[in-house]
Amino acid sequence: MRIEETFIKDLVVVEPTVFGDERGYFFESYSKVKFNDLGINIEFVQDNQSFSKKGTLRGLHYQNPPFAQTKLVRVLEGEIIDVAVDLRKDSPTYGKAFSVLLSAENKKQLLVPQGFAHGFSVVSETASVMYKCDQFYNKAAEGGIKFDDPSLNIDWGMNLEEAIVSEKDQVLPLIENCNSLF
Ligand SMILES: Cc1cn([C@H]2C[C@H](O)[C@@H](COP(=O)(O)OP(=O)(O)O[C@H]3O[C@@H](C)C(=O)[C@@H](O)[C@H]3O)O2)c(=O)[nH]c1=O
Repeated sequence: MRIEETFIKDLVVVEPTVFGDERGYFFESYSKVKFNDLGINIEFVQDNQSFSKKGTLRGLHYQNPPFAQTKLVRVLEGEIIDVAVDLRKDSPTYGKAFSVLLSAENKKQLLVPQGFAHGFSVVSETASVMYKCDQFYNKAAEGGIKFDDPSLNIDWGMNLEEAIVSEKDQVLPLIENCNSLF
């Protein structure tokens, strides 16, 4: 298992060690001990899974403190462009977005810390996405940012006019008007 740093502090890509043989492959998608050895000490309490069709865009979402969530995101089937936006007001990369292709094939995981908004677009025919969270879902603490906020300039890898987006996500505010408390 190894960690790839990104240009945003604390936002890392985790690459598991994959053991292949004639049957297929095996890897540890999460190990508390191995994550601890890499300096990541997180108590995950909820696992989520979603399935989406090509062209779906979910996000950008966060939960405000004291219900903020760290998310460890991976793809079980298909390919997504996974995006995290730094919302930490005292961060030198506040308002910057990082994107990475996560797929069932590359088995990469994005560790999205508390203080970030998260979203993804589906670039394969379908995608099953699973993510661990270190805080429970709390509807009242939910916040979001509009995926096409021009100040974020995110390349979602698709024509946004045709994106499949929930009603809730279509009316999210721009980052400058969002209610984030980080
Ligand atoms: C996120 C969540 C939703 N739900 C319910 C609420 C709603 O009825 C239904 C669908 O919720 P949403 O439309 O918010 O699902 P979705 O748009 O997939 O929301 C998710 O998007 C990605 C990008 C994230 O980062 C997640 O944290 C989460 O916000 O599921 C839960 O019961 N528990 C949860 O943890």
